[in-house]
Amino acid sequence: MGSPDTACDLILFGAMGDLASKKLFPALYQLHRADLLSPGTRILGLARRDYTLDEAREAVRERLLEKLEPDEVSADAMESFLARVGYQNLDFSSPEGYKALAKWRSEGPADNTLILYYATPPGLYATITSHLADLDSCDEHTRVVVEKPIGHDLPSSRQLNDQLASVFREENIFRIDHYLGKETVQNLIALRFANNLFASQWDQNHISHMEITVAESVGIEGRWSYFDGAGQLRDMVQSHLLQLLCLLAMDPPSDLSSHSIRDEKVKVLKALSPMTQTRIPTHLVRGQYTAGTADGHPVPGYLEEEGAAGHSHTETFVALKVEIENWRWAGVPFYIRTGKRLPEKRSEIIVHFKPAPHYIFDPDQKHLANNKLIIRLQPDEGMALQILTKDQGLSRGMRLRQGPLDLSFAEAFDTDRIPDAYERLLLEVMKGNQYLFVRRDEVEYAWRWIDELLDNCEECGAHPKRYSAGSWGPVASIAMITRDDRSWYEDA
Ligand SMILES: NC(=O)C1=CN([C@@H]2O[C@H](COP(=O)(O)OP(=O)(O)OC[C@H]3O[C@@H](n4cnc5c(N)ncnc54)[C@H](OP(=O)(O)O)[C@@H]3O)[C@@H](O)[C@H]2O)C=CC1
Ligand SMILES: O=C1O[C@H](COP(=O)(O)O)[C@@H](O)[C@H](O)[C@H]1O
Repeated sequence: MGSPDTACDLILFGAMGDLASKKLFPALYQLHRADLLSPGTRILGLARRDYTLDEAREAVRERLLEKLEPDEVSADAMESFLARVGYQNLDFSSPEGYKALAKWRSEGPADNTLILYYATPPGLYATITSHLADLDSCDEHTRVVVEKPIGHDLPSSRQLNDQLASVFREENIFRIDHYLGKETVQNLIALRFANNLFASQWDQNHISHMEITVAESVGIEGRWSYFDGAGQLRDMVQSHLLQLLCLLAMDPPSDLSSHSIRDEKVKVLKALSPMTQTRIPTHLVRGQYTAGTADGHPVPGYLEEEGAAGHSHTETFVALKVEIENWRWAGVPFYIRTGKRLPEKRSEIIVHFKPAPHYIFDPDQKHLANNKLIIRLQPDEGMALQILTKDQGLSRGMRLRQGPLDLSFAEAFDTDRIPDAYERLLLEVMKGNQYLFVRRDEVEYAWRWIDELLDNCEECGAHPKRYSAGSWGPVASIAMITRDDRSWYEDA
């Protein structure tokens, strides 16, 4: 990955929370273990609880041991990693405590790059930013990392972005969309722009439609209070799914710089067909899970989840037919679906190529005659190109058979572990590279499209349709695609 040139002072707001425990500390430990943290890099954890430094380090150790594989833990690496970690208890809403940050800074090398990571409930971002504005050591070089959600809609995201802009420069604001840190998602750029085979076929002349499925088997995992105010459209589509769509649909950037890539993504967001009230009945299906099974065990419905208020029209599943109004994609629908409590965790993209212009084989095999590229984002990362060959054997004549040219990254590249998205993202923040982070205008165009969709949806008055946990969502999502004489890939 290449280590960052300069040492950093990383201040982690919310260091004892779920994200820090499950993702951030494990990612930092892995970077440390791989010698990718500069020797002078220091980490300061901040949270409410009144821990001494030893207690905080012990808490970090316990969380790391829960998360890491036994062969990833060595006493040396663990001790030297924990030696980098400091801790300060602080109530983020009280300006007094922030002086401790300046003190911690003054105890370390003066030229360490300051990185502030907001891993706190989003309601605290504004408070923290306003208190940081008064902090002496926060200057025009200070980087800030902000977790999603960036607002709840366009006005709130603008307000948050304005506030960040009043303290930090846009080139120092790193808005996380952790899907961009996934190796397989970055690979979309390599696949599309390093292989002329695909680059030359990537448009409405050669592609009939695409599918993006991001399925989760988990429910809302104890996050009812957050999720019920968001729903799958805000939680997953506004961010991860639209980012995937942008990477699939954007024009070739002139280079790999963050400006070039983000400029191209913004053009896609601006060209999305608005989800008007006339489109919604045929282009959108929302669902909410009822009791069913997950991994062979009975699980409650959304309305019976821990913390549920008993009544809600929040969607846990969405299927969408998205169209892009430009020359490259005119007439090519992108069918998108994402949901909780689906049968398995699976994220994949299917590119359906158009059939050859003149068909000469058995008429009863015509349905086979289009190539498909299956890009497996997770799990079993890799890709398969479905091609048509002659069926083997003397008795088979010129019968066709579809088979995959299959590339499993783990097998082909002898990869022992695929780095977690947060390892890549933290490393890029330390290097100051923004190409895997979301620019202000991207967030705001994405909200503009989602807001209009949600407003029109409310006008239409349709509530989410029920689906059993462990199924592939409401039957209406199947009807949405079969209406166009197509089917979701696993149903094919
Ligand atoms: N959890 C996840 O998997 C994901 C989370 N995110 C985002 O990351 C952010 C953090 O989420 P998550 O870790 O789940 O949240 P948690 O509620 O688990 O953790 C919040 C952390 O913030 C601290 N905190 C909260 N209020 C205060 C306060 N007033 N003063 C000082 N410390 C405070 C808590 O300290 P203490 O523990 O001492 O109370 C805790 O360490 C959110 O924006 C979320 O949307 C994004 C993607 C995935
Ligand atoms: O951002 C989020 O992502 C997770 C899914 O992430 P993955 O890396 O496990 O695919 C989702 O469960 C969560 O609701 C959402 O906030």
